[in-house]
Amino acid sequence: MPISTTSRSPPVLDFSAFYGSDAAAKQKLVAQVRECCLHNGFFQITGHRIPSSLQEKVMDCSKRFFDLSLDEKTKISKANNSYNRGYELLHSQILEEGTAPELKEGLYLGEEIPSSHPYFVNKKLNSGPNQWPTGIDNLEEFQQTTMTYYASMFELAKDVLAAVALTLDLPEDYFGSFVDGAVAAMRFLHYPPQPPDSNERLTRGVGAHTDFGSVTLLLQDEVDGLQVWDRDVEQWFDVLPVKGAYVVNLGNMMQRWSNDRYKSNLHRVINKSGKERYSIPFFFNGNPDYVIDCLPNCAVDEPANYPPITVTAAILGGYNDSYGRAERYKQTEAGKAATKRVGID
Ligand SMILES: O=C(O)CCC(=O)C(=O)O
Ligand SMILES: [Fe+2]
Repeated sequence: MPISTTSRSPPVLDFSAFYGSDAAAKQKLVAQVRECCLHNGFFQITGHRIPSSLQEKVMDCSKRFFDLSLDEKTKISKANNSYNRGYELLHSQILEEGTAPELKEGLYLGEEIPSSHPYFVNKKLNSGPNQWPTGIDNLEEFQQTTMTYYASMFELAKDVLAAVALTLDLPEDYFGSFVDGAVAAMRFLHYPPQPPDSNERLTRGVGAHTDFGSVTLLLQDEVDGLQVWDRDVEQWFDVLPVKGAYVVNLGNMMQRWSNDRYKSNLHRVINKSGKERYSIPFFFNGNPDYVIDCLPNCAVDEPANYPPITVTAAILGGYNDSYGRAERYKQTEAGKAATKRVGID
């Protein structure tokens, strides 16, 4: 059954056909993925290979981390290093111009890259050792679960990219040299419920934004809050959590790479549920030195819209914009009042 392009929530696709031996089923899956990439770059997948027991364990790690005292969490502040690992306080980012700093806290994680590794020595994108919360119970289990989950997500992202390659009539391993030596960023995110007196127009868990990388794979808990912008009817639509599924979306790098054929779509989070919300996005950035240049079959009748750019330059451009906005906001009178009212800076 074809997916309706007017469908308002990202369709749930059974990804198991990617791994199966039924060529027709795989072709059908690829066609569905293609349609989503062309429409708004969002879909959800079940039938992947991440065990639900691992998903539950990693969510549990995330909740245990955020339950620590602020003092324990700030010991491993992201400000301790320049490679994006560690704890980020509430109100650190503004992705949407004109809104208040975001109501979320996060733990930024990635592949464990020791200080002897050439990526660390040469200051490659987001590369270095993780910061671990030494005050957490059962630290060894926390580290092991987190890194096992990271490795499994890396494999899943590779498979999703292979499916995307097939949608463009490229070989399944087309993205091989992009994936080799790739860096990815994983975040444990916690969205406290919005305070009842908060200005709903301004308060965001995450403001409207597009992601910067190639693909993002998001695990949500059972609390809703994620919304995707629908250009056709100019409205936000909820992405209601589907147990065990990943929300997949294409980032700006993929839109640029595909010469704007595939879409990197606006999304945001507003946690109006009254409950704590947890999610774990996995951003696949790619090999830092890889050069993003218009994909084959994407500039057939039209010229390429963009010059080539390295993965590093593409990702860093996006970060600088959003953090600069948060700092500038906090210097304004409105910003000072808003951050003081909620009591945390
Ligand atoms: O937490 C979510 O549901 C989405 C988070 C997100 O869009 C992001 O971190 O880029
Ligand atoms: Fe996002």
